[in-house]
Amino acid sequence: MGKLSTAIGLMSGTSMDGIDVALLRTDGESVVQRGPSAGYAYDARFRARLKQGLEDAKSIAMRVERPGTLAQLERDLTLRHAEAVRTFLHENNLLPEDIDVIGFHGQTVLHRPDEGLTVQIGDGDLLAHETQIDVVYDMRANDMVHGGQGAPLIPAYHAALARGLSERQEVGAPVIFVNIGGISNITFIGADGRIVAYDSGPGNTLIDQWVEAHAGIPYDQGGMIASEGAVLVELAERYLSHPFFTAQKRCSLDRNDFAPPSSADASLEDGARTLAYVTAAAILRSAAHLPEAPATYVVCGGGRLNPIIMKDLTNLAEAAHARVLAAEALELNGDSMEAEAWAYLAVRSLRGLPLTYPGTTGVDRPVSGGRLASKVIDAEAEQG
Ligand SMILES: Nc1ncnc2c1ncn2[C@@H]1O[C@H](COP(=O)(O)OP(=O)(O)OP(=O)(O)O)[C@@H](O)[C@H]1O
Ligand SMILES: CC(=O)N[C@H]1[C@@H]2OC[C@@H](O2)[C@@H](O)[C@@H]1O[C@H](C)C(=O)O
Repeated sequence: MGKLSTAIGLMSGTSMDGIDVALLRTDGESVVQRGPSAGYAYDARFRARLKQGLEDAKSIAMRVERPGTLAQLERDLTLRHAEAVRTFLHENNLLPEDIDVIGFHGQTVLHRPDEGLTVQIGDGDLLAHETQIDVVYDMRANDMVHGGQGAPLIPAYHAALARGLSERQEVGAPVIFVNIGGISNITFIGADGRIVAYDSGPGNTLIDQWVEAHAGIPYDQGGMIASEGAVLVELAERYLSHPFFTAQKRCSLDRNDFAPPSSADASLEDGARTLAYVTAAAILRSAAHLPEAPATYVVCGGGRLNPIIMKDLTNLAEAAHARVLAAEALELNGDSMEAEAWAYLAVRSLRGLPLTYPGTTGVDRPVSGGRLASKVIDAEAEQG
């Protein structure tokens, strides 16, 4: 085993619900220790600013551009991450010098893989300065430079976790990790360790947008609204017949690639129920492109907390002779897994190890990535 690092991962995902923070001890290969972790929710006003940021980002042609509100938003987002780190350290009796590196995802405001354009706002230098911890950030860009989709990046971490599950009887091979966030993505780990991964469709984002527009709430907690509704088959098929599911090439998704239904399409309840079904069925449709049918689905991300999605996914997977397990059934943490992944990837970045592979993003060869913002250089610059 190589030298162990203690890393903090920070994730602000496509759901834009808050900042997930996780601590990880790793040598960039094995995961030696996971946790603690925490989530710090955004208030409604900041969520609204992030949504405006997505609108402003639509005019970006070069990834360094920050039109409209984006420059100020980037600064405020970074300061919120710094505050999250300080709170996390305090809550866990840790000091900045206990942490070797932070892996900082930032917020994706635009993702157009066909144009080789992906933009995550988040100022690594400012975060390093504020926290006095080295920061690795902007981890998607180098993948795109080398022909990759720039996403998903979590598969390298899923593969590391899967190595620790191989002894467990309930985990039949091949296994896939399913991350149901705003968008869903899947990682297949073959019996020989082969990794195949890609975005699998809309996750919670359609449900979130639907209930926000029609009930004024950010998400359908516990699937309560969906549980009162019925699946509208025609509406579901409209989503599931999208060319994304049948295309030759697997593509990564932007949050806006799928739009919520219009109010004429469904009642609040039927809309929520139908979109929950679409979330589950999209995973199965995309899984049909895997090299082998999975035997075990390990589910992480906020969507696993919606019992309607989980019931539909379980029914569909069982019909394909597979088993669905929430991450917690395997003593994993389905809420902090992405933040853990960003900690893991930061350590890999520092060691020059690949973050992505031809099988995960379509990149032309395994490549590393990320930019390092050093607290030391920052402090020296201040003195000078
Ligand atoms: N108790 C719950 N009941 C139902 N849905 C929930 C619950 N908790 C979270 N969710 C859903 O999960 C979403 C957040 O999931 P998660 O944090 O995994 O997304 P993300 O990391 O922002 O997205 P991505 O993985 O696409 O970047 C919420 O927006 C909500 O839709
Ligand atoms: C461009 C971007 O931010 N994509 C996210 C998004 O959210 C889920 C899915 O789409 C995945 O591709 C990715 O995040 C995960 C954490 C990843 O890169 O692995």
